Amino acid sequence: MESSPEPYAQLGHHLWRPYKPNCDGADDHICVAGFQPDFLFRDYVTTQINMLLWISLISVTALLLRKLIGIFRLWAKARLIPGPPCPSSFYGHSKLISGSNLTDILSKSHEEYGPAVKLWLGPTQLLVSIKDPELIKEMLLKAEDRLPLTGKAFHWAFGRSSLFVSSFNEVQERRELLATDLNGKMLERANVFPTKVVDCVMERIQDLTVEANLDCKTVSQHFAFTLLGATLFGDAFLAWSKATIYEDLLKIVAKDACFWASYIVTPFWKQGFWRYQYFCTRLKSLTQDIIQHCKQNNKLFCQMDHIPHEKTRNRGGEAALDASHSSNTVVPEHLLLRELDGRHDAGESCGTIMSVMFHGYLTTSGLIGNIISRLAANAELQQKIHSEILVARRDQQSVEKMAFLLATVYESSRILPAGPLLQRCSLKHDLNLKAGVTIPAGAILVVPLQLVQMDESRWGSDASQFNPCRLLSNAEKKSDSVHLTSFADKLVDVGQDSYVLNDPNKNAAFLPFGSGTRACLGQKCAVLGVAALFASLLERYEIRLHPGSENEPNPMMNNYAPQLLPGPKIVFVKRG
Ligand code: HEM
Repeated sequence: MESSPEPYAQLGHHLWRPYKPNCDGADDHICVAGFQPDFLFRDYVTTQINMLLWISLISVTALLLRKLIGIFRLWAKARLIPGPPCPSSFYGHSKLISGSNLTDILSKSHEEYGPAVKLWLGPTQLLVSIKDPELIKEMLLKAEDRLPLTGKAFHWAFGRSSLFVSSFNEVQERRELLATDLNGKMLERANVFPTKVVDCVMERIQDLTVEANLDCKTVSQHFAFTLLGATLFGDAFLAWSKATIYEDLLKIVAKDACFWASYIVTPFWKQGFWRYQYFCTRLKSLTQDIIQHCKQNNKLFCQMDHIPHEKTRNRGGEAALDASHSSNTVVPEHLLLRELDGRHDAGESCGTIMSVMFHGYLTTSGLIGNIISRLAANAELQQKIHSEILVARRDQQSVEKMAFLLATVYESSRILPAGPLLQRCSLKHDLNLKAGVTIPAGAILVVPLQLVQMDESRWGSDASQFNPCRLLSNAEKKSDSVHLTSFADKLVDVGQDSYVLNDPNKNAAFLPFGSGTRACLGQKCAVLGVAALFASLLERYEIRLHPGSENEPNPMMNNYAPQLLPGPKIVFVKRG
């Protein structure tokens, strides 16, 4: 009787045959050539896939567990920091914050809960605000990284090589290089160029005045842009035909940078984003243009041919400093060319320059705008500074000797900080501060600048008033601070004696330029440059409020985008 075919033969799938270890005869070739290896292979693949699935399951579970432990840790540690109770456990305080001014909320919280307070921005996002100046100094020294959001805004606008990225390790070397530049050649220029800057801007302003009245914001933006450009790029910048387009592009990018950076993933699908990218690309190509322009026009750059490139690249700031001490080597004195020299991708190398232009433009225009409006509203102060300038010119002294003018610059930066908050993130490690406060890893740290810089316990009962005299003391009796009487009295008082400037940086509550590891590198350059600019301007012009503008508010920084709000209308009257 014929034996019935095996089920696998009927199916025609020899792969389904069971393994026969002792098979012989006709079946042999099946065992060896097809059946056994196929089965083994399939079995092997199944086992491998199962293994992979198990591994991924275990990894994902471990990852989730780690996250969960991290969140519990954050909650446990955050419990020790005081703060207002959460209105919602899911949204935390974020809804409350989005509806009103963060500084106001922090002000109330600090009043009630002390110098360090916490706010939950969601179940996993903790914000810690610090108001005590000593704690702030310590925190800003220890926490090195800036918030990723700011870094992202700069990254998307100017590329990877921006100086304002989150990680300190990534920018440490470039910070050192820039510091060498800013304290060397550029500081000299900040003292020398302002007369030309004033001429250049006044010429432009005269054209603009024909069309419209000038507000503080427009004027200060022109001054800041021209001052910064001349300081970074030298004479060539003042004659550069594309400067106006460059300034317009900077304004557009400033307006949109934070908005686009707030997207978690790059918003490729948004038309506006591509327009924004187009402006950033144009800004980059114009930056390359001005660099080329500088190279051709400025003798300064001839020296760069002799730079020991590798040495400079590998050792960064150290090499720059060493070179400056060696008589045989030429100092690589300009950041711009060092940037172009050190990298192969010239487009990317513009990042540092653009980010410095961008940051310097926004911050310096805020400062200049505030000074202009204060001077326009205060004829006595202006007169006092004018007299000081005349004396300094007669005695051939630099702006560093103009105590009254410098006090005005510093006091303006105290009253109107460039932004409402300094921010850091402690990222991977807990931050233990001396006062016994522990800030858990992953928390966002902020310093509410307006609260610290207008704290009456640090600045006196007139802390919210503009009063440059608070930074002056009698030259003979150094300890006798001027800020004991009213501002008008002080001006009369100051007129009779000679006064010196007390370094505001010695007050821990003076933070317009930040502090610690990521402090502003441009402070000295900006303060001296702006002071020199006003010395040239006030020597030749008087600043007045436009009739009818007396009650318009002083310029303010927009809290939602890094921008200055218009401020009062002003006129410049040429001195006889
Ligand atoms: C009135 C003018 C300026 C103000 C008020 C200002 C303010 C600031 C502030 C608040 C910070 C952050 C500090 C911190 O987080 O601790 C900063 C950082 C910085 N500023 Fe300025 N700045 C001004 C002008 C300039 C200029 C003119 C330059 C360069 C030419 C410059 C270069 C920098 C750099 C390189 C950083 C540090 C970036 C980093 O490491 O994250 N600043 N500035």
